[in-house]
Amino acid sequence: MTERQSSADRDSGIRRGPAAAERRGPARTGRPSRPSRPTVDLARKAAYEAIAAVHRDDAYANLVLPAILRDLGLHGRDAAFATELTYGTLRARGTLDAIVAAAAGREVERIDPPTRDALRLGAYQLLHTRVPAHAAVSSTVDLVHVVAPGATGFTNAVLREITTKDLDTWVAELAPPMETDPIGHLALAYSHPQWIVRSFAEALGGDLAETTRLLIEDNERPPVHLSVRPGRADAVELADEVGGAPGAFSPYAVYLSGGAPGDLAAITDGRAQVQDEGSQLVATALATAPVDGSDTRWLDLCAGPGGKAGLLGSLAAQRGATLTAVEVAEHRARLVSQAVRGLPVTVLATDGRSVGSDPDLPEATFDRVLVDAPCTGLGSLRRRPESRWRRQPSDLPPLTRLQRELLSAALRAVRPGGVVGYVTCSPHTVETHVTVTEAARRSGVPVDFVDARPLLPAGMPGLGDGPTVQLWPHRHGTDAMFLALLRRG
Ligand SMILES: C[S@@+](CC[C@H](N)C(=O)[O-])C[C@H]1O[C@@H](n2cnc3c(N)ncnc32)[C@H](O)[C@@H]1O
Repeated sequence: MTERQSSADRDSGIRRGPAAAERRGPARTGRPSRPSRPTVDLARKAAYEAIAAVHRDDAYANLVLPAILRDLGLHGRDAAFATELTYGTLRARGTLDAIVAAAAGREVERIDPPTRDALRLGAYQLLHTRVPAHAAVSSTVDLVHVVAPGATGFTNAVLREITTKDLDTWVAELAPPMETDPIGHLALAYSHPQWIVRSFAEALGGDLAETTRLLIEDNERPPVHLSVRPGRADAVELADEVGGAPGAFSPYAVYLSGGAPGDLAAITDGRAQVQDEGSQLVATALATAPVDGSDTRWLDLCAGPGGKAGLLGSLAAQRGATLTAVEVAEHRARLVSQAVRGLPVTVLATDGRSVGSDPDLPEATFDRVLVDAPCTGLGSLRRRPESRWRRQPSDLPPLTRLQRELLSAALRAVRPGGVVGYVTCSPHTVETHVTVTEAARRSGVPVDFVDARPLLPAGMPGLGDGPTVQLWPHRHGTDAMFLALLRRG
């Protein structure tokens, strides 16, 4: 593949990265360029490669894209453009596929994968960006010339058909009517699978206007949230240091406006970590819930990679408590060990369900227990652009079984008068209310719900009727974390 500054780059104001300039051999040597040879600009090449890797290799965009950008020497505005194209195309895939299928006159499954991904990328530029139509079409045809040489005519025809209508017109034409099929309509219009839209609507009490606001928020790129380590840094000072803003709710939160958080001194020297504000709030609520009697032995039963263990460990250090952090996956247990270095935390690479049989996890012992359960992650779709298309309803039964078993283990581990926090990064009611009710009913341990709302910052809106709390991206700017607090009688 050769690279040049495409007309799309000029039209969209994207400048060449230095690596691209270096590769422009013919111009530097004065040799005539070969106009017939297909050329692909680097930002689109990066986006295409990332999208193809996600679909072909089950790669994660947030892991694969930085490596591709590095390989291609892209940074600054080029890297930002490539990132927008990659994340945007992956998020919008549902809507784009419906439009591509209509324009092509065939299901997208019947288009070969390289052409299909290139068409998605081209359609995204046409319908969701200000890249001029001629530039979006010509750059995509150039790309297809390289990745699927026989399909340039087809690509040109499909994209030209797409240019005949704007996004709203396509959606009005292709989505089922809101009046008769609201879930189908919202799914197509806002690019989510129907089963996920249905689960959001149910968790929001059937309020379709609010469901729509949530879907819109899921399609935005969220700011990076940092959490300062209590005792090691202060959120207002860190916000100053990194050019961010203190969080709206968590006393430990800092919102970053851009940049790579991994490069920040505060992260590398252990004063702060990347952590959604919702995670900070639920961990802090567990740490501040009233318990009767002693308060020195804390347990995190699903700790990897160590975000909440890092925050809880810092709070435990300030309060003379210790934390046992359990993680079944060895490599994730190692990440926990790194995250809690210097804190009064013991990491156990074992199954959290072994409470009672593992001598390090005795029954009726711990004052505070966190179950941050493995879940579908439907509450953080905005942070993982491809995950909405990967998750399936069939993921739910094995996950909810595991959630119930882990929560039962937590209820065995907590001592009478102590408190268990059950947390998911999913608002799906089967993973939240159903799991909690079922586990509490079957555990054989007497438990009462603790109202979680007063344990969140005063004045926080939209916390519902209690006793559990469901946070929302569109209400709170956090991931959709769920928290139930249970006190053992
Ligand atoms: C939602 S993540 C926890 C996130 C973590 N608390 C944090 O804040 O960084 C759930 C974790 O539970 C782990 N897990 C799954 N099954 C487990 C089990 N039976 N016992 C212990 N950990 C388990 C998964 O490997 C995963 O790391």
